[in-house]
Amino acid sequence: MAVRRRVVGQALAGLKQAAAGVRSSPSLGGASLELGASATAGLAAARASSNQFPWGKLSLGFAAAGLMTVAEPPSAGCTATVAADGKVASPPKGGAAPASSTHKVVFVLGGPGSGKGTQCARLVEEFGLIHFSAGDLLRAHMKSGSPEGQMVADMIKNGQIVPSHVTISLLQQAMDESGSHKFLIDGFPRNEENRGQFEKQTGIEPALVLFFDCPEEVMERRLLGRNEGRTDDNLETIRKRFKVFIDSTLPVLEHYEKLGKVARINADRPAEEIYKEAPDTPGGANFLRWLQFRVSGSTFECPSVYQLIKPIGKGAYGIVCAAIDTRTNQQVAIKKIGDIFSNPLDARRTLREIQILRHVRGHGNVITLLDLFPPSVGLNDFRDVYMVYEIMDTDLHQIIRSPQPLSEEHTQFFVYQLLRGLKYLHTGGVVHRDLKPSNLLLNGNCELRICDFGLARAEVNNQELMAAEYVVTRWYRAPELLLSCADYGAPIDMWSVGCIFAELLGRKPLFPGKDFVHQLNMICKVIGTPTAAEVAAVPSDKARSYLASMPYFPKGDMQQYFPAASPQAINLLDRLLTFDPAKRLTVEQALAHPWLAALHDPSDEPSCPQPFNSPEEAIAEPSMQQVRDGIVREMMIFNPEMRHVVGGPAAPR
Ligand SMILES: Nc1ncnc2c1ncn2[C@@H]1O[C@H](COP(=O)(O)OP(=O)(O)O)[C@@H](O)[C@H]1O
Ligand SMILES: O=c1ccn([C@@H]2O[C@H](COP(=O)(O)OP(=O)(O)O)[C@@H](O)[C@H]2O)c(=O)[nH]1
Repeated sequence: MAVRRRVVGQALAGLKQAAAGVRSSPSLGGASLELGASATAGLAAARASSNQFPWGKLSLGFAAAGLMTVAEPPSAGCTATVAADGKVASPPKGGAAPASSTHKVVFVLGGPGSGKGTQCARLVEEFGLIHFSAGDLLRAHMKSGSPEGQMVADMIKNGQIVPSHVTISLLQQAMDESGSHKFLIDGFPRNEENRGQFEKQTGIEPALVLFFDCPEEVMERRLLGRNEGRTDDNLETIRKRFKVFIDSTLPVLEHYEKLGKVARINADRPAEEIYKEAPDTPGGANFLRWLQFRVSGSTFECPSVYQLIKPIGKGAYGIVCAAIDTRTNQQVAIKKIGDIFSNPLDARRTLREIQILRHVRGHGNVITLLDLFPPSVGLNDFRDVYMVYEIMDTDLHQIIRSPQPLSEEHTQFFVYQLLRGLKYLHTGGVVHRDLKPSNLLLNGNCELRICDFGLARAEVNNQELMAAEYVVTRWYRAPELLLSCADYGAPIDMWSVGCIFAELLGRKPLFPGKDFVHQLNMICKVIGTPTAAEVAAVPSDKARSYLASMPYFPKGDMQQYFPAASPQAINLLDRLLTFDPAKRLTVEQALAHPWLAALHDPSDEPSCPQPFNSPEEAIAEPSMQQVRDGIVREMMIFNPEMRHVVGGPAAPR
């Protein structure tokens, strides 16, 4: 049946001719929505006219995580800068510099024998950086047999510094030929002149200077034991090299220290120990792990395994960027939730979303949370949270609003997938509570994933709190929620499914109420005033008397509202939009409805194996510290090595 569904998905996509030239995004490499040419063109036009998605061919979507788009030209979008002591450089003049176009350089300095080469070899292995040793380039050059090569050989033998233009042109050539943009340059600049010339000639300022600090006698012992046949590893030259280091190289370090760019590492320890420390040095080798960007005027930080592409969404909480996970080459959407502890509700909402997404991870109709991390300040001091999701192309709200014709098959496929995802949630004891078209993300094969679990809950919960916090879109709210009944459970999601289903059929919201009274009136006009028995079952006195005061509406004929829909579709809709939550179809009943027979396959509609529970949600009023600890715990589940990498001993405080 999974195969059958895939075929249906493909057939749906194939129902329309794909829009040539509009289907794929140039920078995201082929992501597209294959609902068809008219959707493509229509969406593009709609967004162009509303000044959204100004980056042209991406107009198909990328409303990741159900968010609004960033109405900002790409030139003001995403500018890569490097993290050095938490400072973010200002964007280069003249517009966007994509992450990959800016060279990032780390200088590695230290006396001869301090272990620069040894540490660089390991950093390169872990981070995939390109390592150049100025000394190695010079030694290769001296073998060229040219007069300049001979001069270099003589100078090295004497421990002298080779003229800047020779070393810099070797470095420049090596960088150009590498095709890379992130370099570790070891043993350079040797003096202030080297430094000034390099910055002038290449326009590159180092992001960071790693300084391996080691006592002279230790370095001397190491060099004498190095045994690599170097002409300068003899006591006489070693002493000269130390002097050159002190006289000429230390001023370079002083310069960079003033700029806050030096990470000083105690190198008089076993190599293994030094290596472990390097990445934890404040503002230090963290550079190797973190990149900072300016996105829409604020800082966006991520581990350097992610290559940012562009901003794709903006919401009340912050920004979403498309990125590539360079470990997998997978495109992802990274959402920054800024300053989450300034508002207790936001903090709880974030924790809840993370916990639920991790609990239901892996179901094909629920968005996958791939990663979770703090900014480079680490687990002890973070205020922002970054969530990495699989990237999707658009959402159902965008599709419904577009002129794309939607057949009953389309609607079936969307409703089926929504129910399939919802079955997993409900069997895991999770009620979404905020289902609406913009929270249903779609990709190019019409695959649907439920997102935005900020209001989702374990079914059994503190009712008062829920009522107080309930701020979701009114239009999809079940009557029992509107009437503040205590019985909030899975049926509220089923009501929302009915509303979404109707919106797919009618291409507009069925119950776009302006306020509570209007909302209830709209509902009753369509489904009829509740019966006396239904009213009697409403626990709240106030709600009962309000219902009793309402004018009487007979039950309308749903078919009238959706003349093109099949009788079976109407039957399912009727049974979802049922006033009494006890009589409303459950998710499993809805999946078994004849209208979905072509797609239904109980053996491929998994139930969640474990009920969801959250330690924080079990507490009526978790403190901010408890919520923070919960988020730290989740971050460490996604990144177990984090306690070593960021923030030092990162056990929850
Ligand atoms: N932390 C360390 N403890 C002991 N020996 C080391 C350490 N780091 C490097 N060495 C050894 O010292 C010598 C010099 O190290 P190297 O990395 O070549 O120094 P540099 O590149 O700074 O001149 C090498 O033989 C290396 O194996
Ligand atoms: O930018 C550089 C780097 C190296 N050297 C020369 O190359 C020698 C060896 O440098 P390397 O970094 O290979 O070894 P270290 O002296 O740090 O052990 C130095 O003494 C200098 O003579 C130089 O002139 N300019």
